[in-house]
Amino acid sequence: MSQETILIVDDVPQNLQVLGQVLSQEGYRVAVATNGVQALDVAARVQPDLILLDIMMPEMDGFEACRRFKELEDLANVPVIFLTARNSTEDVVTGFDAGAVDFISKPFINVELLARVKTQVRINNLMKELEQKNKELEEKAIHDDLTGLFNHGYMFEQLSYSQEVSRRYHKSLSVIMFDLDHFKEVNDTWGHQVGDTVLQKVSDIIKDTVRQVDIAGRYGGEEFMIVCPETSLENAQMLAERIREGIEQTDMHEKGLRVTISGGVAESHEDEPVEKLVNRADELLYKSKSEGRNRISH
Ligand SMILES: Nc1nc2c(ncn2[C@@H]2O[C@H](COP(=O)(O)OP(=O)(O)OP(=O)(O)O)[C@@H](O)[C@H]2O)c(=O)[nH]1
Repeated sequence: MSQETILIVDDVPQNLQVLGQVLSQEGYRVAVATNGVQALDVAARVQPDLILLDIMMPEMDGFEACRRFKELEDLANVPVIFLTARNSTEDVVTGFDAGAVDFISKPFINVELLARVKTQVRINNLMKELEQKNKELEEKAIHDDLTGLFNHGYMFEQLSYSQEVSRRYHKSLSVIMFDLDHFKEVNDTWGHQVGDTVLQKVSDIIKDTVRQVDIAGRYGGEEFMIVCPETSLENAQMLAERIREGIEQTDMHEKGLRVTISGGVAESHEDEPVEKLVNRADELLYKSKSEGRNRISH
């Protein structure tokens, strides 16, 4: 049995009753309204999967109600079928122009009405599924599978965008680069899977420490980047230090497996290309490595 909700809009109570019964028997949930204004109100509340709309009604006719549905973000994609005795070519064209997907003439034949309703409900469900899948794909395209952080491509995009914004509004912008210390040894000693767990735990610490406006990503294998909008070099250094300390103090797999990170922090200069900013942060990261690791340079 279907569980979709169908909103029927008609100013004649008897029509609502007959149609409601036909649809209920087929397993649809039914909501009703007796004019266009009420229909907008009920639709906003029940979020129907389909609307069966009469044309001639007091206060607001079906054409106008349909146009209004199409202007509302959460109702624009709900299919509207006109159910009406008015079926001149002019009416049909006006109805399709208003955004309807189909017309059913009154008096209607039950099986035909149900077939048309079922078809539109099925198309609507497929559209919703497609939209959801697209959303998931979009999310997947910008995230790193292992850690859930943003991926390299997205980080570069966001860095360029953040730099443009910071330039336009004369705000500071800082970048932090991190790299795990002696991570090859972790993999060699504990195995690649434990290595993966370490990357996940390090990412969790980063996520828990940054502010909502900061953008944190996995830049490469064991390299991470944080873009910090409206953040001075000193504040970004403090954030990097907090993350470094958090990682240093956390058991990564079982007691005894501790790791450290080295980092570099750079603040964006006017008119500096993003590549150069990243290079500066990277050079500072390697300075930290060469000076003994488990430290942040700026
Ligand atoms: N488990 C796991 N390891 C990875 C992943 N990506 C990169 N690595 C490992 O990270 C290690 C990086 O090694 P190196 O570049 O030699 O650096 P390091 O051992 O961390 O030494 P320093 O950076 O000099 O402190 C390599 O062993 C890679 O295999 C991953 O997704 N999972």
